[in-house]
Amino acid sequence: MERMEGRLFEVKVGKGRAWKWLYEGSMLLGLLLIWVYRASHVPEAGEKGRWAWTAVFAAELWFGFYWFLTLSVRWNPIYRYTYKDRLSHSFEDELPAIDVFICTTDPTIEPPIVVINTFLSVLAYDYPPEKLNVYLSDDGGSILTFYAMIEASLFAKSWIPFCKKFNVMYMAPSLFFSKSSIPIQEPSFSKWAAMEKLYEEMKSRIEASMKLGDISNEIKAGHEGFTNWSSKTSSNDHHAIIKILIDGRDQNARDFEGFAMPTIVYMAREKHPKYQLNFKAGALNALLRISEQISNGSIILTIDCDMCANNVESIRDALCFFMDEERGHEYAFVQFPQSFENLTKQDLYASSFKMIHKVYFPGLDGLGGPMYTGSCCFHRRDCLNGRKYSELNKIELKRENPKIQETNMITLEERIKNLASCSYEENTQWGKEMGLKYGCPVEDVMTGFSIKCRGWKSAYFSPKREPFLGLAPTTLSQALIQHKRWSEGYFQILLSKFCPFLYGFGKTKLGLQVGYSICCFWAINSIPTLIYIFIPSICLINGIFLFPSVSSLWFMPFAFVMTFSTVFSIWESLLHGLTLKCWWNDTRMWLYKRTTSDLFALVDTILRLLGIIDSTFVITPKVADEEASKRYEKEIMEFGSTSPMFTILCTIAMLNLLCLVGGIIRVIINEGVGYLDQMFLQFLLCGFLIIINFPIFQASFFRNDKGCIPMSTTLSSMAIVIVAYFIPIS
Ligand SMILES: O=c1ccn([C@@H]2O[C@H](COP(=O)(O)OP(=O)(O)O[C@H]3O[C@H](CO)[C@@H](O)[C@H](O)[C@H]3O)[C@@H](O)[C@H]2O)c(=O)[nH]1
Ligand SMILES: [Mn+2]
Repeated sequence: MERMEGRLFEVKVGKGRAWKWLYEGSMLLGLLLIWVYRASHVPEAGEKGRWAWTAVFAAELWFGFYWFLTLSVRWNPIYRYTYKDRLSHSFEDELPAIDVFICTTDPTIEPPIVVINTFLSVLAYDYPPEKLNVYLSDDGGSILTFYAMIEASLFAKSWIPFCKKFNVMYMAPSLFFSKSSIPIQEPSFSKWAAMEKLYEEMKSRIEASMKLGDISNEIKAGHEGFTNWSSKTSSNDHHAIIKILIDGRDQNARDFEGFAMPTIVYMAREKHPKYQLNFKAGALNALLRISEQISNGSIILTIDCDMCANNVESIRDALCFFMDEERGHEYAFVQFPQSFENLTKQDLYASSFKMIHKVYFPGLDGLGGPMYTGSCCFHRRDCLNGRKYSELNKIELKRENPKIQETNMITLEERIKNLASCSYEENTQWGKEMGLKYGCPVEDVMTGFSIKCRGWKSAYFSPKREPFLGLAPTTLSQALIQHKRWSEGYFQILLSKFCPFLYGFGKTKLGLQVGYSICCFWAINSIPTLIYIFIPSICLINGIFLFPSVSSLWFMPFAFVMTFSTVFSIWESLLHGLTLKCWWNDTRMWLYKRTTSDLFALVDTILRLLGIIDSTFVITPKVADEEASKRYEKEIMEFGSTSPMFTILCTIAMLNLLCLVGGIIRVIINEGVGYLDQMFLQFLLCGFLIIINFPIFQASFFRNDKGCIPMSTTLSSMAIVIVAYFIPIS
């Protein structure tokens, strides 16, 4: 076919840069003035408040430094556009095979019905089925998940042609039936209704098996794959299970309209209590090996089990980068944004990550490429396998040679089982030079960065229609624990040989190193933030002034920085389609994450380095109990259990309340209005911390549902506050 002139993608530079730099420049000036004020007004030795002054100064120095790091991603945001028509025109016959990797771990917190919705969604991509291969890694080794996959593979035979026929946009059946309205006219009406019935029936069979906790003998007799499970099989002790549920090359594997089917593979790698199997990174590496033997797709899409594909064009979008004749050979991966279907209107737990998608990623892309964030990312197989970039070595995507030798699937399954065994990776480069890197809770980011250090580029592509829809945490503790895992992972990267500045030195641009390092400092941010939250308030009741009085000229830089940074962040949120309330919730979560997740990440990382604790991967649950879900929908913050994180949050709220009341009493009884003038900023800070913590007061004193703050947490934080109050402060 004749090739059309022109590139397959285009890059545009963000607008309005001059204004932004004017703003950032004036912030710098403000910050410098604040530092000058601090340095020139340090209380003399022996004077009241010297220690507090020093601590606050240190915090402000840190904030300035951190703000400076964040400038890197504001430098040059870029936005990408693809030309899929050109791709089809020039390359339709040469499209490469795609292997999709889905990971799941535990059927109770990642219900099989969620997993198969993700699975079914990727089958509905607008892509030749014979070139599409879908692999599920089940780290739970669960017969229930396996059964659901069998059901879903059968259902797919109706679902795929249905999607094509009706141009279905919501590719996951659960989303499709909940979000689209059924056509009123025949014959579409009955076809939809029949499809919905088929889905509901499958769902209830899967849910019945979940309730039972097992599969009936009758069903077991229907598929030989079930013989892999016995009464002794448990999630952390079983042999490797590989089942090719549908072999796409088999002429008899057809959907109900007679079209070819994608290849579908189930894998549960071997588990043994003696082996530490490196969580998701280990699962992906096993998939890399076995898929190479089955379909050997040259492009790999990795997604989590709750991340449904939601845009039929995503594969083609990604290929526009990989197959571009001029630049395509430079790209190792294309990261798409991860959006969520279960967010509340005002995004109570700030899970939309909108600002990260709209600001941080385009910024990183402008610096040389975004990070790989584990899900929703297309990779070149070679790059994941450890290949170095070389200008001379243009990789031909179209040439792929599946390593299949057997025609009998059962012999093939048996032959490749050892690739998914516990001991296979011993004394190999897997997890080091090959595949996803081991030893870090954000294996994805570390792997992505090392790919970049091997000379590759990456792209961030955010199309109009959300490309993926996942499930965000629905309780406060889930959100905080998830953030803690990330914060811990990033901090670990900073302290490891993969530290962006060390590992990237000489291999990537400084701007990109700085851009990547922003998250690596999250854990450290907790300390200055806690200083700023506790010290000014404690000083307020103890009569120690930490800020200039309103009547002083030095007040100006503080007022300027506080006002303008707030106005700017509100403006930016509104610009990207968030509401004012979303911004407020976002600010609260920012505060909560910094004071709990980031702090715990810091402490745990240090303990791990000292060998006191082991690595873990706390999985984010994809289900919540019914009452908690109702509260989530009503945007009522969920506490419900005792946790050291909640104690910290509660203590912050109570302490600030006490300090504000104490401060006001001082104004009224002892000091008069002059105190207000001198303490204005401390009053302001304290007041802000009380208002933003409103949900905590409500959950401690005015709620009695199951999601409120347990009495013991309220009492213990009050006790801490009272002790703090009586500590003599000078
Ligand atoms: O031993 C494990 C642990 C986890 N997983 C899978 O990893 C995925 C991510 O786990 P989840 O608990 O959902 O974590 P999230 O915080 O939502 O995941 C984000 O952060 C992770 C890194 O911390 C990345 O790997 C993910 O892609 C990214 O979406 C899920 O599909 C799990 O089934 C495994 O396969 N094996
Ligand atoms: Mn997840």
